[in-house]
Amino acid sequence: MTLAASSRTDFSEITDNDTRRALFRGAMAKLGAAVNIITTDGPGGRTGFAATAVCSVTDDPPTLLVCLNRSASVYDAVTTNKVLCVNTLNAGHQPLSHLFGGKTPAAERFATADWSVLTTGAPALDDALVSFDCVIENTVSQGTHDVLFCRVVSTATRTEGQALFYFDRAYHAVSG
Ligand SMILES: NC(=O)C1=CN([C@@H]2O[C@H](COP(=O)(O)OP(=O)(O)OC[C@H]3O[C@@H](n4cnc5c(N)ncnc54)[C@H](O)[C@@H]3O)[C@@H](O)[C@H]2O)C=CC1
Ligand SMILES: Cc1cc2nc3c(=O)[nH]c(=O)nc-3n(C[C@H](O)[C@H](O)[C@H](O)COP(=O)(O)O)c2cc1C
Repeated sequence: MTLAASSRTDFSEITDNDTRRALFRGAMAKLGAAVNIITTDGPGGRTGFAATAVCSVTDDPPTLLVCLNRSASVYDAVTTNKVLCVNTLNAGHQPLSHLFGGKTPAAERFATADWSVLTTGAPALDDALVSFDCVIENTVSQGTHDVLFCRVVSTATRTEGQALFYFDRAYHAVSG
């Protein structure tokens, strides 16, 4: 079987950082992912950000990882609070993703939705498909990002419905 038109890139031949980053991002745009709002609260304050770089690590102990850019405005709050809640968005949440993914002040990000608290105090989005309330147990720095290993201390599965998927630099609704 032959694949449709494709292009190959050998990263070892690319010496310019900006070019390499752009090529990597172009490739990553083909790796679709669920969209999540990651929230935190505590001594570092309440805030949150949109994230696709989230995945399951192990079920014993229940652990997921979140990749957080160290230059993000939320970085100090997340690392000070050491807790976060991963709220997986439904298809109607695209405006919320835009709010949490942009330059909007933290207080305004929370204004248009309803939030509860599960165990850690991090805000759980009331109509998320699922919320994972977590304690950050380990952190590994790689390049511009911190990989946060998060132990899940409670979950809330609230609704059925379509997922919000990010693929090819655009949002898509995905049915179960
Ligand atoms: N992992 C991350 O930090 C991500 C950050 N973003 C942010 O949202 C903005 C809009 O994203 P797109 O419209 O998809 O355009 P884009 O062309 O900047 O990104 C394409 C894809 O590359 C990956 N990516 C983007 N920035 C990255 C980063 N700094 N580190 C690792 N992977 C990254 C993501 O998979 C993204 O979907 C980006 O400029 C970026 O700042 C978006 C997705 C993931
Ligand atoms: C669809 C989408 C996915 C994103 N995924 C991530 C991610 O996984 N990790 C990350 O650090 N930033 C991610 N971002 C960017 C953050 O949401 C953004 O940098 C964050 O809101 C901080 O912005 P600020 O510095 O203006 O507060 C994503 C943005 C969008 C729109």
